[in-house]
Amino acid sequence: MNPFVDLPSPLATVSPVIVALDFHDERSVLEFISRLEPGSCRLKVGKELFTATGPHLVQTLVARGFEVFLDLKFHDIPNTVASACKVAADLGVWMVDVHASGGRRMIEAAREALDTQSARPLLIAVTVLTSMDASDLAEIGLSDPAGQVSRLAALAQSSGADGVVCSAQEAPLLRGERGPAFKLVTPGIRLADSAADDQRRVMTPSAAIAAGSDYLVIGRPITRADEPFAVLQRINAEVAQARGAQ
Ligand SMILES: O=c1ccn([C@@H]2O[C@H](COP(=O)(O)O)[C@@H](O)[C@H]2O)c(=O)[nH]1
Repeated sequence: MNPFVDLPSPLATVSPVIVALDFHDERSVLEFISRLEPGSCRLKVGKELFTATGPHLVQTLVARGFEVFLDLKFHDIPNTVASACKVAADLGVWMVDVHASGGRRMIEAAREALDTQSARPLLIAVTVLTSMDASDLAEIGLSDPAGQVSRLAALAQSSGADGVVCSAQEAPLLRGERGPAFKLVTPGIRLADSAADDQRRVMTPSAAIAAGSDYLVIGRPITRADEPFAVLQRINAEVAQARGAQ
């Protein structure tokens, strides 16, 4: 049972869950998605899968009806990032991302390049990786995660980004500061009984929805589970209930 099918609005039929396809071969991905329907989740292609399989698989996922987040976290000089975003948009993806710390001119160049596309993907800027905590930030000369996330999100919004990647722990702060339309994409989602792995700023799916996340990026708790589709179903039910309670 998928709680996100048979809802009145076409947009409401898609779960806020984005499954991180952190696999290293095409066969595993095709096998995995053969058991999914596009209404039950979106898909994320990151560095591991893209490096292993390239743009062709991204196009296959798009052709099968999935909304795809191409998570390559571009971070380079403005011209290079703008060109990369344009090529990514040509693949038909729904969302692309850049590092907010690449600065205003880089983000603006990415947005300008995407604005030339007929179907523009959402442009999202990564603030502070969810694997980092205050001690990691201290080692690179920065202070508390929330302050840094807040500064980078302000920069991202005023430079033309549609939203940011942050931890759900920062969602209430950013929702207040950046308004209701700014997209909050939150990895570091863990079920109450799952291991945090290398993630540091974590939250459960229902708490993340209650905190104001728009999209929950979830990898290992689903893809490495003994019953991945049962876990996805459980998460979808949990977030549908959390949304209903809002
Ligand atoms: O701050 C960030 C930005 C991106 N990610 C990506 O999300 C998934 C999370 O996977 P899990 O297995 O659920 O930890 C992964 O692809 C990361 O590259 C992130 O975790 N944090």
